[in-house]
Formats: sequence, structure tokens, C-alpha cells
Amino acid sequence: MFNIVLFEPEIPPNTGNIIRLCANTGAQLHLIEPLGFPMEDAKLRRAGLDYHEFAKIKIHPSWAQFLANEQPKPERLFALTTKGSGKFHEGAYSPQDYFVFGSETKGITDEVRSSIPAPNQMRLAMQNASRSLNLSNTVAIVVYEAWRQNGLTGGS
Ligand SMILES: C[S@@+](CC[C@H](N)C(=O)[O-])C[C@H]1O[C@@H](n2cnc3c(N)ncnc32)[C@H](O)[C@@H]1O
Repeated sequence: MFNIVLFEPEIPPNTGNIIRLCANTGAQLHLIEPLGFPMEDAKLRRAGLDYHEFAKIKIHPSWAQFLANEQPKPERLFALTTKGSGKFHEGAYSPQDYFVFGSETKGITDEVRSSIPAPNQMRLAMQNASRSLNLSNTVAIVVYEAWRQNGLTGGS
């Protein structure tokens, strides 16, 4: 199933919403440290999460360690970034894909950007004057579009 990768997330309710989204869609969630909160944070738990939703999360100590642990194929690694030249809505996605999202204040770093092919650095459409979408809203759009393209496997 799809892989959602949060690079150094900072705001607990965003990650809480995304944990629940992944549990509901079957996506695997990866968190890249440092995190801006402890995993026991009450605001994270307030999203109404069960133990099994926490149990599936993979936590990686750094971006380099994530790449070493997961060994994603570069062509199946996508970054979601407001600076991307790719158009997310034009992409074709498959269940092994990794979608990488930046932190709420800093986005993704140059180190992350340099690991991901330029055409796979993708932007979601917004009005011209807009700066960025909320992180958890961005993840929801991406997961549902990727899942929709793959027949909503395992869901109904
Ligand atoms: C609040 S935004 C971060 C804004 C940050 N100042 C930046 O320049 O990237 C948090 C994350 O949501 C995702 N995001 C938000 N809006 C997006 C868009 N229009 N296209 C692609 N990704 C977006 C990106 O992964 C981004 O790093």
C-alpha cells in the first residue's frame, strides 16, 4: 500500500489527523525525526486514535536512514512541495509509491530535494496568490487520489 512520509513534522494535531487517515486508507506512515512533539503528546491522541493505529507507524532517525531502511526506487519517490514543477493531478501512481511531505514551517530541505527526481517534485494546484495548503489536507488529497487511481484496493 502507499507510503506517506512526513519529514520532521512539527504540529501534533496535523500528525494525529494523518495517523487516522492512514489507518482508514491502509497507507503506511513513516515519520522522519526530529519530531516537534513526543509520540505521547495529548494533542496527538486527541485525534481519537487506537493503539493499533500507533503500532503501524515507522519512525526513522533521519532522511538518510529512511533511504537506507526503505530503499525506495527513485522513480517511485515523490515530493509534495509548493516549489515543485510537476503537476500532481497529471501523475500516475502505484501502490509501492512513497509520497514525501515537508514540515509545516520549513517544507522539505535541499538534502531531501536532491534525492528525488525533479519531475517527481509535485505541486497541488492553488489560486495564484496562495502560499500553501495545510499539511494534513495535502496528505488527504494525495492519498485519496492515489488510492482512487488504484481502484480503492481493500476498501469499499
Ligand atoms: C504548510 S506547508 C509548508 C510551507 C513551507 N513554508 C514551504 O515553503 O514548503 C506543509 C507541507 O504541505 C505540503 N503542501 C502544502 N501546500 C502544497 C501544495 N500546493 N503543493 C504541494 N505540497 C503542498 C508540502 O509538503 C509542504 O511542505
